[in-house]
Amino acid sequence: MAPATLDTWVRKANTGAKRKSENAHDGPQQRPLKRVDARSSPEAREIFQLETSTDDTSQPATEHHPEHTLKIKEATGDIFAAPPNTLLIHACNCQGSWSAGIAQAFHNLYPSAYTKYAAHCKTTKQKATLVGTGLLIAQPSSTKASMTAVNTTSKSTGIRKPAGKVEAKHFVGCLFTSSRYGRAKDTPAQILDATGPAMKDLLRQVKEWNATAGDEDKVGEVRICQINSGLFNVLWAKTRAVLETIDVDGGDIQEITVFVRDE
Ligand SMILES: Nc1ncnc2c1ncn2[C@@H]1O[C@H](COP(=O)(O)OP(=O)(O)OC[C@H]2O[C@H](OP(=O)(O)O)[C@H](O)[C@@H]2O)[C@@H](O)[C@H]1O
Repeated sequence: MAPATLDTWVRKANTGAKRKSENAHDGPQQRPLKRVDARSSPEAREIFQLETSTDDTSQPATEHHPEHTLKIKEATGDIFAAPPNTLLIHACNCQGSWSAGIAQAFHNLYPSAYTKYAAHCKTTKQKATLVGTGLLIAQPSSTKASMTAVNTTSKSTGIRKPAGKVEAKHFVGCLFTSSRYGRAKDTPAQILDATGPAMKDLLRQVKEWNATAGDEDKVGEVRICQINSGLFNVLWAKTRAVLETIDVDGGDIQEITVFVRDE
């Protein structure tokens, strides 16, 4: 029998995965089987090493191994009870809708940010081109009052409202991880594929913003909810794994904090 090569091994594995996925009567919530990566198992890795090994040790490595990847800390509590200049990140659809889940809370607390997000979606004719991008929204320039404004939750309705008409001086970060929402949302695999590029794009915008902003207007701490894990129906552990591979070498933001609600 001819020895297995990496190519034949991967082809066989992927054909099997495709067949399995075609036969399965996947419900709408089931994730499509992931295609096999050339180095995803000990067997494939061994073949890969054999095929790529060379006597010429002077060859430079072609893969980029970032020295620093994004760190994720965890906290429990209210993501919105944040100091001024905090960047609050959530996942968005590309249709201009913040009408459910944490997006609705963003809508209530930061109506001017919602207007900018909706305008951004509206002016982009091909909504799908937004997938995998980010949008940094800076709150209107602060006054002393808005710097100290604390957002409150109504005891009777549970709906969060900004203190008075003043929006807290927070940045809002949108990650466009799915083109649509509801039943038409993208698959978990597509959402995960879009998450890394969207976060990178947002971090690039933060760097650009900070380069010209005065000290009192720079992005401070960065908070994120367990994006994609609610209405978008993707396991948080998978999203987290994607975020943790992001290269932050040379970036302004090295770490973010994921906030989980205190039930
Ligand atoms: N008030 C609140 N305070 C604190 N944490 C809250 C919260 N409400 C929910 N969470 C948590 O926040 C995480 C993300 O859960 P979400 O379901 O929100 O978002 P997602 O990222 O899966 O999906 C995005 C789509 O949801 C929206 O809906 P619409 O399109 O408007 O219909 C968007 O616009 C997108 O399209 C989960 O850990 C929830 O426990």
